[in-house]
Amino acid sequence: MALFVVNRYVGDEESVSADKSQVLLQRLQERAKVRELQKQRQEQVTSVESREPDNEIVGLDAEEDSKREVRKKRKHEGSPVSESPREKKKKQQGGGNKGLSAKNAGFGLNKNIKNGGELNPSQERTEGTEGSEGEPKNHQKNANGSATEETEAREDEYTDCEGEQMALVPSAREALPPSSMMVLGSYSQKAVPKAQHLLPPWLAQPKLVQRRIKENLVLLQDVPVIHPKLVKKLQVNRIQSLFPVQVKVIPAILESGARGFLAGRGGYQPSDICVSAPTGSGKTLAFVIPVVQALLGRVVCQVRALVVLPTKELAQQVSKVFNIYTDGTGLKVVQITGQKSFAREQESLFEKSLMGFRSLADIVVATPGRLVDHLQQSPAFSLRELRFLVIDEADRMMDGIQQGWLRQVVEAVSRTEEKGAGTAGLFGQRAEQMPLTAAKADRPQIPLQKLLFSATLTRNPEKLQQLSLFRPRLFMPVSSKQQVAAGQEVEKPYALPEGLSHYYVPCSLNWKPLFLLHFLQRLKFSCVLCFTNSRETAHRLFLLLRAFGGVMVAEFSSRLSPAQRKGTLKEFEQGKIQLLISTDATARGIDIAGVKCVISYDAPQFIRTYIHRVGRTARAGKAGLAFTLLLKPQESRFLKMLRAAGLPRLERQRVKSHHIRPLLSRYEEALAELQNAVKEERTEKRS
Ligand SMILES: Nc1ncnc2c1ncn2[C@@H]1O[C@H](COP(=O)(O)OP(=O)(O)OP(=O)(O)O)[C@@H](O)[C@H]1O
Repeated sequence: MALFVVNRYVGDEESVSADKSQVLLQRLQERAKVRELQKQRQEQVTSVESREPDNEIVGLDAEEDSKREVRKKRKHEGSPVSESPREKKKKQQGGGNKGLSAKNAGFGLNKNIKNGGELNPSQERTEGTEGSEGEPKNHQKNANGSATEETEAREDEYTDCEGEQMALVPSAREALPPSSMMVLGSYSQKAVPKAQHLLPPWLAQPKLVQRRIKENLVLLQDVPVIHPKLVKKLQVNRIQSLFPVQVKVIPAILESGARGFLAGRGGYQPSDICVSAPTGSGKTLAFVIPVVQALLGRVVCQVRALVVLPTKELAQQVSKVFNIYTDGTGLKVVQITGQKSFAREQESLFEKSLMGFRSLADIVVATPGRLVDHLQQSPAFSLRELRFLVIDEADRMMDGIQQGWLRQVVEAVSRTEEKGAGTAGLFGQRAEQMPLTAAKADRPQIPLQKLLFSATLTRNPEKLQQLSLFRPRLFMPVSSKQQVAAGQEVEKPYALPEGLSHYYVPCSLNWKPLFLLHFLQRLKFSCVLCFTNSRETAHRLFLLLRAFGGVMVAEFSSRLSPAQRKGTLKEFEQGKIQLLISTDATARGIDIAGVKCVISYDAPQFIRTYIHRVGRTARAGKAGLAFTLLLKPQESRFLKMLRAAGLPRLERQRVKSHHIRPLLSRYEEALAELQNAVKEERTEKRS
């Protein structure tokens, strides 16, 4: 009889039961694994079958498409946290998308090989095992190592959407097998709603203007607000109907001056007006017509309208339009841009009379620098009666506001006494702009109205605040009536002209001039405007193409004197120059009817630059072409920039090497000539 527990026996029994339970646990685990694998395989098959037709890079495409779909759905639903039931289920299972996507990629790869993709084993291994982040680059290259168009395009899309993918693909932590341990201090994985911009109502709910010109023309006789004299002038200039922006903006400006130019509607201070409309949509006439009409009835010549533009060339262009519509009305337009000497500009602005100084200008068109010079050094130059301040290319002009031209204008407008000027105004000193009150009614003051125009007008309230706008009204472009109703396009900050077809051209540095020649020769353009990022590049390219011969080429940059630049633009307009190589000096506002194609030889750095460059063609509802030469490292950033601006995706245009080969021998000769020309220039400079 055993009085004590025999340890050996107990131990045996325990180990037997432990063994049994271990075996049982193992079996259960194996069964669970098998079940899990079956489920995953089933899911793979159904997802591939349902999403992918016979495609070459199935795995990647399927995954990309599904992500795009999810993204689209989310955007559509406007909910950053919405998930498909399958995604939810997968998350609950703890497997996460990461594992699945890796398998999908492997699947796609196998099929790719089956379809003839000659990938080497090391590639296969990498692609089969790497997670989704590494995949696209491995999938980019075909057997020759060159990226196909489709996959390259996808690469851009992929890399550009990295931020978005982060939100869609679970993080590494999420993809780990489920743990029974609770992680203290961890955060629940809730998507954070995107911060919404809070815009003031006038910016958030602008007046909408149709972007499409041709479909929305309005006959002149259907816009009764325009003075018959001006209607006649428009008709003489072969304008029978108005463009959408003119239909909306002309009445809006005229309405604010309906009681004569001395007071706004109902005697109130008129609202300032901001207009954002695509390049070539007719913004110039949208301010020229109402300003001229408002001043038609003036008795005394005073500066009542001041138009400020960033460059001399633009100022010349706008004065030309003002001259056409003021011709025969008695209104005088004066340009102050530094084109003439300071003294001659003063002579055209005012003259001395018995009563003091007398203004000779009703409308002044100026560049900011020269304007400030006159405000500081021409005491008889008075803005006390100013009624309209037009800021064309307003976003560009705002860049320069820090330089103080606007402050100086505002000071001049509310100046009490003109030093030496004998033009004592009828009205008192201007007070700060605010609604009319009974207390102020006995002392009327000329309302100053600001009119802002640009194809790329900012909606940044902070920037606009610099202009001290008074109860402003904003006009923005939209594409269709449905979008107007849905208020969709208002979110898009920029719009391109309807007739523009634009492409990007992948290119290497050495081939750029040849590509340019190719476009000129093959497409037979008679009027091509080519942009470079610096005047040095413009000059060298000009020398090279001149040496190449066969092309009527000229350059346009600050290397030339104002007179030379004026002459060059004239010759280009007359068709005497086939290719104009220019810096961004001609990117804004310049209106040359015959420009059929714009080539960005150097990629533009900013979206606004791109919009203005390509906007030199496809004007007034016509068709136009634009090509942007891009080096490989520039592609992704450039396409991302366009997408961020809400512009449609650019198509790629390839230039085949057999198109270039015939140009090569002559090109090499031209390069040698360029070297000599550059040397000669250097020695000339030194001597
Ligand atoms: N109603 C119209 N009918 C026919 N042509 C017009 C009309 N309005 C303007 N145009 C022409 O359209 C062209 C483009 O106009 P404008 O230069 O005013 O465009 P814009 O909007 O100021 O462009 P950008 O933003 O590039 O300065 C000009 O040649 C102009 O003469």
